[in-house]
Amino acid sequence: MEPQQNLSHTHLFSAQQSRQIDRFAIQSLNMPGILLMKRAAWHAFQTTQAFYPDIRKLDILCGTGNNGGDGFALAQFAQLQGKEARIWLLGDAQKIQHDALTTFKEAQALGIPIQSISKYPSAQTHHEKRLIIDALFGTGLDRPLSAELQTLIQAINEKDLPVIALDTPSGLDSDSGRILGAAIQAQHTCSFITYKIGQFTLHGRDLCGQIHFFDLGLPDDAYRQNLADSIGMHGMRYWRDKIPKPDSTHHKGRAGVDLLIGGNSQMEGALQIAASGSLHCGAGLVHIYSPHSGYLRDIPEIQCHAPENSDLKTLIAKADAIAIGPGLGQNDWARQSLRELIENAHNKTLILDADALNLLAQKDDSEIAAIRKTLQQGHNEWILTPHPGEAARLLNCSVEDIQNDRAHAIRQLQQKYGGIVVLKGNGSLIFDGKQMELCPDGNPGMAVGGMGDLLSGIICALAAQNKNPFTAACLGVYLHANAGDKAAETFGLAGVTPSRMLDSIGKLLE
Ligand SMILES: NC(=O)C1=CN([C@@H]2O[C@H](COP(=O)(O)OP(=O)(O)OC[C@H]3O[C@@H](n4cnc5c(N)ncnc54)[C@H](O)[C@@H]3O)[C@@H](O)[C@H]2O)[C@@H](O)CC1
Ligand SMILES: Nc1ncnc2c1ncn2[C@@H]1O[C@H](COP(=O)(O)OP(=O)(O)O)[C@@H](O)[C@H]1O
Ligand SMILES: [K+]
Repeated sequence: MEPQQNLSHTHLFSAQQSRQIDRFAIQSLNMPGILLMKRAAWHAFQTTQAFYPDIRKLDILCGTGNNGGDGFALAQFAQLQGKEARIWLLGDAQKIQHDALTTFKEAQALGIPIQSISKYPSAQTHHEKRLIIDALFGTGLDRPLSAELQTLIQAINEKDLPVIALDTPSGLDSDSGRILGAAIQAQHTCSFITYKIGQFTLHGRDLCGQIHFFDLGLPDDAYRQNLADSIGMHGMRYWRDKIPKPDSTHHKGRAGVDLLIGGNSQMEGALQIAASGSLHCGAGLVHIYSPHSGYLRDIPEIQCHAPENSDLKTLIAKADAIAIGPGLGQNDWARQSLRELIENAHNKTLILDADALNLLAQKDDSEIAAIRKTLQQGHNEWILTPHPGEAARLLNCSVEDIQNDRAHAIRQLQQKYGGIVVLKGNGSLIFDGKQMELCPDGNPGMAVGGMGDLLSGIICALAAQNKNPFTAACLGVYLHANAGDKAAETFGLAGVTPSRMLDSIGKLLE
């Protein structure tokens, strides 16, 4: 996706930040809360009309908070446009307050039927064409759902009717993408004021369906104060525009020299994929250092070096960026190569992936501190690219701990290891200690061996060509994900392979 470049469209916010932005708009920018609620409801109603114009009957499931308030307001727009709207209320009407109470009373005054949601699962026949509006919980969801509520949500999902969720599907943790017991499965989600982090990570993308964003007319000023801890989602074009285009005087000496280290016994393919990734990203020269480098002769553009007749130090000195890990293994040669790289790199960007990360995970805190110091003294930067399994090893925790709060996990990784961290997986994150970016692109077809090796090669080539390693990491992640999406369009999810992604990378870079 290519979001527009104003702050609300290019950043993700937590539930708490969303509330602060909302409050700032109401209190400091004098935008009445009721106006925002009505705008939210109007946009959501327009969405029902854009996607389900023929459905006349709307079941609007409302909680007693402001998310429910959006639902009560939507019910009015629907009724006034000749639809049959019914409100199903979760909780005690006495608890409804402020703006939500206003829209509740207005809905009552219009004669819209309001019933308790406890009657909903058995309420109507399965044959009726109806649209469900989920206005149970939004950003106010702050604890797991009770067993009773979980049963209710399961019963709603089992109805198999189309659902439009307001702000976020109820039951989805809008900070982490976790399911808090059970969650509404929506076809569309109308996200108001902010894109939420949880909509783009873990279960978020599947539960939200298509996301439609409405800033409700808030200006950039409302977002600026909360930018410090927000997560960027700038889109591929933004990062691509940061790198200079090659002019007519371009030559291979200026296109970056890459060195890729790995390809140990039975894992030669991993290094081959990484090297192909570098080549297709415009690398000037690609060197590989591998104990089994002979197999790469069928890629004539690559210069192959074997330990018995090449000096790693000399190769390191020639390279602009060095990736270590694809097919590296963990034998003595692998350990020795990683050590030599750390000790001999000067002014380089190093990319550590796969077994290089697993070797790093075996170090204790004082060894890690010593490695970081050596790298710093040599003016190097490193980019670590763990998948959740490698991240768990690096932090000595479970994969579940990583996935349950990926933004927190990447902060911990960066704090422990420094440099730039790329936490791969659905909604890959990139963090350098200051800026965090999330790439919403990519697809489950990319869960296939070799995909991470391709990413290492791509980032290595971009880091060799560009001075800014954070830009290289972000652009690399976006290019990789978009090449994956292109392959999925052409070959289907099951047909996505790293080799099939190579041909689209060059075009995506333009
Ligand atoms: N001006 C505003 O404040 C605006 C608010 N908006 C809407 O307001 C929503 C946020 O409203 P609220 O802060 O009232 O929060 P919600 O409406 O999401 O829910 C709050 C209520 O749910 C309860 N709750 C939380 N977790 C629960 C659980 N597991 N089981 C049972 N009850 C639980 C809370 O105690 C609270 O009473 C947004 O998501 C958005 O839809 C929009 O209308 C835009 C404008
Ligand atoms: N479900 C998914 N959605 C989006 N991207 C994915 C998904 N599964 C895998 N990927 C991407 O594919 C790559 C897989 O990397 P990795 O697990 O290291 O693969 P390997 O070790 O086999 O090379 C990562 O960049 C990851 O973000
Ligand atoms: K909702």
